[in-house]
Amino acid sequence: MLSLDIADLTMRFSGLETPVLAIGRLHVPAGGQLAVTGASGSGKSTLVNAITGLERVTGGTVSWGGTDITRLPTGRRDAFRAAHIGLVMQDFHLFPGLSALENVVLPIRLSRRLEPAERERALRLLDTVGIARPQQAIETLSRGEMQRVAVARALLARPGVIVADEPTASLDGRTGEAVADLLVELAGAEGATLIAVTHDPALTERLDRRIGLAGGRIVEDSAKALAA
Ligand SMILES: Nc1ncnc2c1ncn2[C@@H]1O[C@H](COP(=O)(O)OP(=O)(O)OP(=O)(O)O)[C@@H](O)[C@H]1O
Repeated sequence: MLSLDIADLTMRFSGLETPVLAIGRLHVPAGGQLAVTGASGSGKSTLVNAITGLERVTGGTVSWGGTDITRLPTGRRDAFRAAHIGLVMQDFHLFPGLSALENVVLPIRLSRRLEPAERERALRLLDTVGIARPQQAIETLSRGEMQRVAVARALLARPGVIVADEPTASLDGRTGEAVADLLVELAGAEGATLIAVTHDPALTERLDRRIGLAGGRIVEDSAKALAA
């Protein structure tokens, strides 16, 4: 598990006068849970890209457990992400031509030999997220099923951090609640820090804290509301 510390983070894109993200300070303790909400265009995905190192920030620092990833060269930033962050992206990033199971184990297989216990855990996770046919070709799964495969993949390597961008968006109410439960329970059991961008009240209410973004800034914070 890793804590997150953001300081003076800005993200600017050329041609735009104001930064699309401007966050002065944000601290999430190791093992903490944070829901990020906000209207379309408020900067949620940009924040995900910044804290996972998928995009280089324009200014400020993003530290995970004391490692400022903004200072790492691209290769080391990618290695840091692979080692510590389980990612559930909005468009899933699954590989056609592979089965559901092969997709879940792919990140490990790209870096080393898969242990039999890891294959077993992958199958268990797929079962838990309700994927009955782990050998099914990924491109034939429904969108909601793909989302659940992406969640299983993010959890497989027991990452210290889970970052999920709308992890229940393609799911109906009941399945969404089941995936929300799974994310929160497994993150809790493994002590992983969980950060989820979500519009889903079922997921938001399961997390410790919620921040709201507007125009790239934090305009609401349940932690401050409680303290006030
Ligand atoms: N590469 C880019 N170049 C220019 N503008 C960008 C770029 N990426 C994002 N933006 C702008 O930054 C703002 C924030 O985008 P972002 O995708 O973070 O919003 P979001 O809150 O995730 O929205 P949604 O809920 O619709 O996914 C938007 O106005 C978007 O147009």
